[in-house]
Amino acid sequence: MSRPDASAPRLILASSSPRRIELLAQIGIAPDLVDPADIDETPLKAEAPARLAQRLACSKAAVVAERHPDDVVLAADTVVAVGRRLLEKPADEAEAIRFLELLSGRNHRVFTGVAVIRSGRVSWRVVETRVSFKPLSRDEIAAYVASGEWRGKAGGYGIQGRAAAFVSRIVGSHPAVMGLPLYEAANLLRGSGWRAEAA
Ligand SMILES: Cc1cn([C@H]2C[C@H](O)[C@@H](COP(=O)(O)OP(=O)(O)OP(=O)(O)O)O2)c(=O)[nH]c1=O
Repeated sequence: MSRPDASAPRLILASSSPRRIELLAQIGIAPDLVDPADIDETPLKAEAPARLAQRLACSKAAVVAERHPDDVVLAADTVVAVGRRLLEKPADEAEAIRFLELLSGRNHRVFTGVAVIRSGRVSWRVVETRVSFKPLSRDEIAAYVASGEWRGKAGGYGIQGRAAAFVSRIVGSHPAVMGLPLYEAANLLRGSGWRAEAA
């Protein structure tokens, strides 16, 4: 796509998540470049989930901003918490089953951090969403895990797919659960001075 103002900063999406590209497209934003950050996502000892989502979103943005100092960098991180437990991306089917058993019939929280860096200035938000799952039978869990939709997703499910049928209630931001709070991302980009028209 040609850019009307070649001097305008480019938008770099610091993410390997296909969902984040789709979500940005939903609000008419196409990053000029996708350059994922490869950082250690291990939580610190006793780190609160909101703080973890913020720290990782800011770290991803910072790592990529070093490579693109003249551009605007957007990054995000999604963390799923059940009680005091953090559910990362399941390593295998057995772990995906364990996660779904934990989520079954109860509420959990999804925290998504989003960070924007422009000219060394970082701005960020963390959005908390409460999600309620209906009780899941063994068969439902087995069928879901067989679908493979759990792969690469925090908590082992994707609200945008078949798992939508498990969600009895959500309070917060649906796109944030999918990986990017669009309202907040748009505001941060606007606040940084980046304009979609320049893309
Ligand atoms: C809970 C949930 C998570 N997810 C996904 C969004 C994220 O891609 C992923 C959480 O992992 P993240 O570490 O936030 O992101 P990522 O590793 O996929 O990409 P990157 O670090 O390069 O930005 O889980 C869904 O797609 N749907 C859901 O309902």
